Parts: sequence; structure tokens; C-alpha cells
Amino acid sequence: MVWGRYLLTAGLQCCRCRVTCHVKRHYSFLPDDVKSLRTVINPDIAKIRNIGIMAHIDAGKTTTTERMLFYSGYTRALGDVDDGDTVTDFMAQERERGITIQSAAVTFDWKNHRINLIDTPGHVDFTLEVERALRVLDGAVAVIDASAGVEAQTLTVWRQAEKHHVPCVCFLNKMDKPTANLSLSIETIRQKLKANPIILQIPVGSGRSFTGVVDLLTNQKLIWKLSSLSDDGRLFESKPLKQSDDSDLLQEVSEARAALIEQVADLDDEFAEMLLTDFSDNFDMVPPPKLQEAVRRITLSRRGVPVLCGSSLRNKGVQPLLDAITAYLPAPNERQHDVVQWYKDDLCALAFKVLHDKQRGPLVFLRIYSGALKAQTAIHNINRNSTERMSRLLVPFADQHVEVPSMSAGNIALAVGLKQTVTGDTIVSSKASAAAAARCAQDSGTVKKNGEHVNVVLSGVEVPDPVFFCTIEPPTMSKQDDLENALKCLQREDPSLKVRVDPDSGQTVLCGMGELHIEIIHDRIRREYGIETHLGPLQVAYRETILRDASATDMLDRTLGEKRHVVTVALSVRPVEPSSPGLEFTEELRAQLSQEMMAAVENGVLSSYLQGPVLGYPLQGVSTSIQSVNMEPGTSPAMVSACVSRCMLKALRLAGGQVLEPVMSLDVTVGEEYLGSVLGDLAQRRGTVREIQSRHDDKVLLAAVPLAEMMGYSTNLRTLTSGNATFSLELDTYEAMNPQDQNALLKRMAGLL
Ligand SMILES: Nc1nc2c(ncn2[C@@H]2O[C@H](COP(=O)(O)OP(=O)(O)OP(=O)(O)O)[C@@H](O)[C@H]2O)c(=O)[nH]1
Repeated sequence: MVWGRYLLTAGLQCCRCRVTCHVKRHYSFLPDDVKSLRTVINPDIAKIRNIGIMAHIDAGKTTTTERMLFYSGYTRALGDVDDGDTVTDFMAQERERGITIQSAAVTFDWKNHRINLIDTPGHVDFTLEVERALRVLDGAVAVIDASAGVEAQTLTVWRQAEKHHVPCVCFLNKMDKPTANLSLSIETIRQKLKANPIILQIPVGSGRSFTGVVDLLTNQKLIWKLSSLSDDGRLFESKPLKQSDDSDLLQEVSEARAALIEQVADLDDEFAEMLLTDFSDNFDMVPPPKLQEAVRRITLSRRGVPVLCGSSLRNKGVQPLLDAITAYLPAPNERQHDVVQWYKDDLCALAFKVLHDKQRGPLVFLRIYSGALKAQTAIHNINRNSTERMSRLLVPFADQHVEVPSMSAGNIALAVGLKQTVTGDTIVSSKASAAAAARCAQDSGTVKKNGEHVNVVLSGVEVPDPVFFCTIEPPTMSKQDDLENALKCLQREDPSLKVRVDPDSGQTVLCGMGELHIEIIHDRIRREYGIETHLGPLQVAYRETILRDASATDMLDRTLGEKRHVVTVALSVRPVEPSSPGLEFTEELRAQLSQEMMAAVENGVLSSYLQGPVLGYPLQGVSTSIQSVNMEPGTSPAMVSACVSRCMLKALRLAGGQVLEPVMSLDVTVGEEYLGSVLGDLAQRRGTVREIQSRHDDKVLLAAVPLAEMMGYSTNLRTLTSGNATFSLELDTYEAMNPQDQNALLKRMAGLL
């Protein structure tokens, strides 16, 4: 049986209604024709779309993904986030909490195209997951709640997509809500995302009577006549707009289509020229495929963003969204990736995610940029300078995996057996291949020779600094090794989780991106590794800086065994902008010191930046200038480092310390009647209100609040507003604490409060 979408043209007998249809009806596939996972093969690269879905929390990413899987024939029933039975949210916590934590890669086919789709989490604690996904994707769908317009997290993710030059399509979801507003949503795309929306569809009906859309390219009306709430929306009518249709709709469509043609002509010279040459009499006669090609060029160059609308939950508008993904978003070979050219047809892949599977060990998600990956072969990891063997190769289908013998460029694959590879590593076929690529890069003359591997390694994923930390203890000392192993595995999966040992207490410390992040890690250790751990109180990752310039000198004279080590150091420290370089040597010193001694001095300075003079938090905004380093022959680099560190401590103490606290930007959307209580609560949390916006009956509160005051905020907000508020929190900046607050913190830390 052929799968894919059926088109029953006028006059054919429709298999569902058993009557002769006079309109075109579209089907995703026949009712019992569920796609077999075994049919996964390597597709033509031009037909691959590596796509991410990004959005604000609760905008409907998971629901939309589920509908895509269903309409493309990979699932038999519609998953529902509210019932906890979706395919992509497969971790136990995800099902229980109804939110997406880990990006699950999903592969499916739509109209002869292979779509590799990554469902990305909307919660700010998991921003790194989004960043990782964007690094390896070629295009993205931004799902926006049409009743809210662009919200905070969409903006954050959009900026990340811009950074990686990822072309996007917007899907205005939840058009079935009475408060859905197309023009408001479009305006927020313009205002907040600073993007150029290209409206490709006009909704038919609004709120509960939203029944479908008019496609402005073809003037076709796509209507989902759902007979009941359980109707799955596979069947929809597609018929041309007629003069007998509602006159307001006809007028709206005519104006929107004219505006679309004008806008596309403004943005695309080729289209403008064709319009003036061939259709100057009547622009409206321009053939839909020509319009589509121009919209594609505009999308790929990010001069504009196609906008579609629908309601995933009510099963309307998802099939046209899939069509738009294949029509407007780029194939892998239409994207430029930094170092890939040097590998030509040799393998070059990026590990962008690691998962731990109890049976199979680490599973590494790889984006293949060039060449092919074959099961049961050795690969070379350039970052670790190691060669390891890949036992099996899988195609990820949410929590199921289909085994394949090989995968070609443009695809996303899951490798089994790679024990050393971590997120961000570049994988090639052999050491010789990496060397050949390096030679090729150097011969081209366009790349400087700055280190053996630098030019041939794909840029990895930026990991933000964690803002929260807490101690973690196993139930008994006998479980310490198990805990260390669990944390090692979790860290390989999640580079935003940091683990360190407190030098004073010897306790293990977890550092994460937020309360929820740490809570989830704690939960996973219990569920997946069977260890009941105890978490200490959650603490804020403060930083420190200095208040003024200061200089110091120090001398170290120590005899170890037979050897005498004598070194004298003079240096000065000064406060600078956080982005300024943290260490300067005079020209004279550069000439005088060997490479080894320079590195030893640098070590001494950098290690003292890890512990500030006030409370021992890492330092930022400090620059050190080394004035002199004099040593007697035979002095070891370790002694030089030790002397520099001691001297730094003196200088930093003289310079006076200042604690910096992380300040978050907070967005709260709340019903108007609860605004007063939310504002009152914020005032008690040292919050500063920046703006209060109106959105329908809701208020959107934008504020800055110190992270230290945000512990337990979600529970508190829920109580204050009886569950009628949502919020998002994002690190904004580090700010100097005022003397009163700093004193209170010092006392608290000393156990005096
Ligand atoms: N009215 C309406 N509700 C929707 C629609 N799509 C999704 N929802 C509801 O919105 C809520 C959030 O949907 P999800 O699909 O979990 O959203 P998400 O963006 O994946 O959420 P996170 O994974 O937590 O970021 C659920 O209660 C859905 O039932 C829609 O088209 N209309």
C-alpha cells in the first residue's frame, strides 16, 4: 500500500463516506495504514529537512509534533500531553509533569521528504537543549500561541536561531481559542522578533468556529469539518474560493493576496522582475509555484518568515504546516557549515547529544555533515584525539530506534558503542582524514595555522554558567561510587550540569541552571540509577569583583629535597568590564619568560580568579597586570604558580571585594484581578517592575528580580493566583549587592542569621 497523502479528485468514490465526492478530499493515509519503521532508508539529501520546533512553554510544540507523526502515518492514535501519552515526551518525568525536558529526535517521512524533527523544551532551565538542537538543524518552526503572540521564551530561542542563521516558519497555534488574534500575533512577530512576517494563510472563522484556512498562494479553502471532538482531522476539504463564498472572507483574501504579492516583490528582485515582465496586466495571475519559489528564497535568506495558522489540539492546519516545512525550509546541502568543505566526501559529523541507555550504554546523537557513517566501523574523535568503535547505528524515532547499516550526509543518526564521545565533539573517519582536512584548510590559505586541529573541528555548543548549586549526598558511603557514576553519565548527557567537590567539606556539589533543573536531576538519580540521595539547600551562584586598583609583591623561598626554589613576583589588579581580558604581561616580560613560565604565571592568576576575597565565589571583571617575575635557576613552574596565587590573594584583599548577585528578568502573565498580589509579592522579593503590558484580560508583568529571592516562586505564584499565572525566568545580568544586602548575606553564610 502506498502511504503518504491521498488526493481523491472530483468524481472518485471516497473510501470513507462511500459517496461520490465533488470536492477534493485530502487524507494523510488510510485509517489502518501505520508506517512501518523498517522502511527507513537513506533518502536523497535534497529531500531531507532537519527541523526544530521551538516556542514558549505551553505554546503547543508537543501537541503539534504528535499531530505531525500521526498525519505522516507513524502513530496509530493521537497522543495528548494532557493525558500523558505523547511519543516525544517519553521520559517518566515528562509524562508526569506534561512538559518537554529532553529534546527527542523524531524521524518521519512526508510526501517523499525525510523530516528529522527535534522537539525542544520551552522551559528556560533547558535553554541549552534548544541551543544544542539549533546547532545541528537547518530550519525551525516557531510555534506561537495565537492568543498570546510572541512570548519571552520564543524571543530567547529566536535569538538563538538568528545566531545560527536558521531559517524559520511561524505557526500561529490555538486559533480555536476565543482570544486568538491573528493581527496581534503578526504584530508581535514584527515588533518583538523584528522579523518580516509573510502571511500565507487567512483563518476561516474564529474561536470555536475556526474551521480552517484559505491558502493565499492557491486561493484554496482548506476546511476541517470535524464531526466530533474525537475526529482526528486526517480528512479535510480543499476547494477553490468561489464568488458564492462569504463576501467578507473574499474581500479579506483578495486584499491579503495582493499584499502578499507586493511584499514578495519588494523582497525578491527575481520575482519582481517576472511580475513586471510577464504579469504586468494582472499581478493576480502569477502562478502559485512562482510565488512559492520566491517565498522560499526569501525564507532561506532570512529576509522574511512565512506565517501559517491552525489549531493542533483541534486537529486543524497541521498538514499544510508539514507542506510548508518541505516547501520553504532548506535541505542540508543548501546550508553552509563552517569546516565541512575541508572533508569533501569524507565523514564529518557532530555529536550534539548523549543519552544513557541501561542496556545499550551511551547513545550518541550525530548530525552527519559529509560522508557516511557505517555500523561496526571505527571512527576518530578529533576533540578527544581517540579512535573508538561504533557497534550499531540507529535512526531515532522518539524512544524507539530502528537499526540501519549506514547513514549518509544530511541525516541525524544515533550511534551505539561510543564510550568517550561527549556533546560537542567532531567525529571523522580516521586520524589521517582529520590530517588531510587540516592540510586542505591550510593549503587553501584562507585559514590561519593556529593549532593542529582548530581548523577542522566543528564549533561545539556554548554552555552557559550554572546559577544554582546544592550539595548532594548518597544514603550511605557505600553508595558514593554509584552516585559518582550516575553523575558522570548525567553530565555526559547534559553539559549544563556541573559537578564539583567542595574543597573544604569534601561534599559533592551539583551546579545547575535552575530549581527545576536540579530537581529533575535528583529525580533521575532516584528513578534511573536507584539511588535515594539527599540534597542540601539550594544556593545561588554569586560572583565577586573588586572595588579599586591594588598592587602587591611576594616572595617564595622553599627548599624541596635537594632543590631550592626562589621566586619574586610583583603584580597589580584593577576592576574592568567583565568582557575585558583578565591578564596582561608587559612586552619586557614576554621576551624574558619562557613559554612554560608564562603558562605557570597564567595558572597562578586564573586559579585565584576561582575564589574571590569576600566569600570565595568566582571573580569577574578583574584584570591583572604582571609587573615582574624574577627567579633563581632551578625554580619549578609549580612554585612560580604558587607564588603568583599568593601574591594575587594579597592584591585582591587590598583591592576590596564586592559580591555580585545574579539578577533575573521575569515575565509573569496573570489575570488582572491577581495583579495586586503578584506585585506585592515581587516588592518583598526586591523586584523592580520594568513594564506592565495588557493582553486581552491579562496583564504581562516584566520585572528584574535577584535570583536569591526566587526560590519556590512557582509554588508561591500558583497559590497567590489560584493557578492563573504563568512565568518565565532568565538570567539577565550580575549586579553589585548593596552594602546592607551584602552584609546580611555574609552573616547568613557565617551562620549568624
Ligand atoms: N486550545 C488549544 N489548546 C492547545 C492547542 N495546542 C495545544 N494546546 C494545549 O496547550 C497545552 C500545552 O501544550 P503542549 O503541546 O504540551 O505545549 P509545549 O509547547 O510542548 O509545552 P512544553 O513542552 O512544556 O514546553 C496543553 O494543555 C494542550 O492541550 C490548540 O491548538 N488549542
